[in-house]
Amino acid sequence: MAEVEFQNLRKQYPPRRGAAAVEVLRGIDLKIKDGEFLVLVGPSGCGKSTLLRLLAGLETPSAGEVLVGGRTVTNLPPSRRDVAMVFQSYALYPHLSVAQNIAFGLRRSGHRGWQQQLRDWLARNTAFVHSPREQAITKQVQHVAEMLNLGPLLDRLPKELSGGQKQRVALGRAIAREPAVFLMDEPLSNLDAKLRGDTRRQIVDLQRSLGVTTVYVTHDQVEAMTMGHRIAVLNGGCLQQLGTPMELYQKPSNLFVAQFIGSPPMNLLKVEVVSAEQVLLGGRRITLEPAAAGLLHNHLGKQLTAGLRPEKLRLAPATNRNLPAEVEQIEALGNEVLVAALLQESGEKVQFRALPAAALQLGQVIHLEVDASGWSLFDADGLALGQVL
Ligand SMILES: Nc1ncnc2c1ncn2[C@@H]1O[C@H](COP(=O)(O)OP(=O)(O)OP(=O)(O)O)[C@@H](O)[C@H]1O
Repeated sequence: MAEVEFQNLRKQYPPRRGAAAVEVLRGIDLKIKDGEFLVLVGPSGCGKSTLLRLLAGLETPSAGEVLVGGRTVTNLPPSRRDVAMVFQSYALYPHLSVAQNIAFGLRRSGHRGWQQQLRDWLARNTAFVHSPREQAITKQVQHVAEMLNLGPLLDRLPKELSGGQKQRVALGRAIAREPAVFLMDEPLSNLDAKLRGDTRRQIVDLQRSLGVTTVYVTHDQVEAMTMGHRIAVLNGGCLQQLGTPMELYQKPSNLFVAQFIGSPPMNLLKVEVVSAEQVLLGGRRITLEPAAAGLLHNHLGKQLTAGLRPEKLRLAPATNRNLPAEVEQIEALGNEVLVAALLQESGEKVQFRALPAAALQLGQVIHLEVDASGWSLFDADGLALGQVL
């Protein structure tokens, strides 16, 4: 187990065919605690995989340092970093059985003299000789197979496995090596929804019980919110925010994070600050909680962007306090419906959840009650003023 640290890490790819050089990572400073499960998220091309590959030793940085367990590994090859990577594509050896795939890293690790290598080869290739090393490997493979329910599949080849089984073998191969750090690059994205959910829970359970520092790249909101102790949000090669899933959900530090975390995303609405307690939203004066006063004070008369999670809006009777809106889209999710509506006053789009029993129709005019607690407020630069508690 180990702490991982990136110090002012930069990665630039050289220019190609007349195009300018691409700076993919622009100075990442990040400390991942020992035993922590860190999820890396961000839009496509923001540099997530590059950061993971720099940690694995598959790329070299243009500047900055990578530390694992307090040791600088920036210039060490992958085999000397004590990390194990699980890829989206599984990357299993097609000609090796499940057991041989799991054992692969164990057999490769360590420096062995020719006599030891000969004993290992004999042990693998004869039914009679079992070196202590080979016995230890067999035991470790069985232990990992038991953990991942792979016992009955140990003799199969990868082509004889389902996607979920292949992914478990890839996980098993990483676990068997008992590395200091697990690196996972979208390991579940080739699985169907049900299997994805099951495997997600299994990875979380394994990580919590093994306590191995894990860096996990994903596009998936549910994985990001449910798997990690903390989430790091990247955009354009820069770290936007690092925090627990709830911190990011409740207190996004800027508009990018506000829109990126949460599904459906946070509603972002223009408001005008009309007093130290009140803002004008969709033509209605809304009194924010007293804690907002300190934040609004410096912005009297100005426009801000208010961030309201979908649960801050709910269907309500037509009164002069509630916001009129026209239903634009309805998505039935079974136990609830996801509704998109346009505020009549400003034309801004909002999303909220309702019960199917509300029987909403497209084009229907509805009224929305706004919960004035727990808003995020962002200035003209898109930075959070602070959370209204
Ligand atoms: N070897 C390379 N040479 C040049 N550019 C590269 C190279 N590898 C990656 N890039 C570029 O670096 C940027 C970041 O790529 P990276 O794979 O890290 O993004 P990502 O956030 O993991 O994206 P995705 O979510 O789509 O996998 C992309 O614009 C990509 O085109």
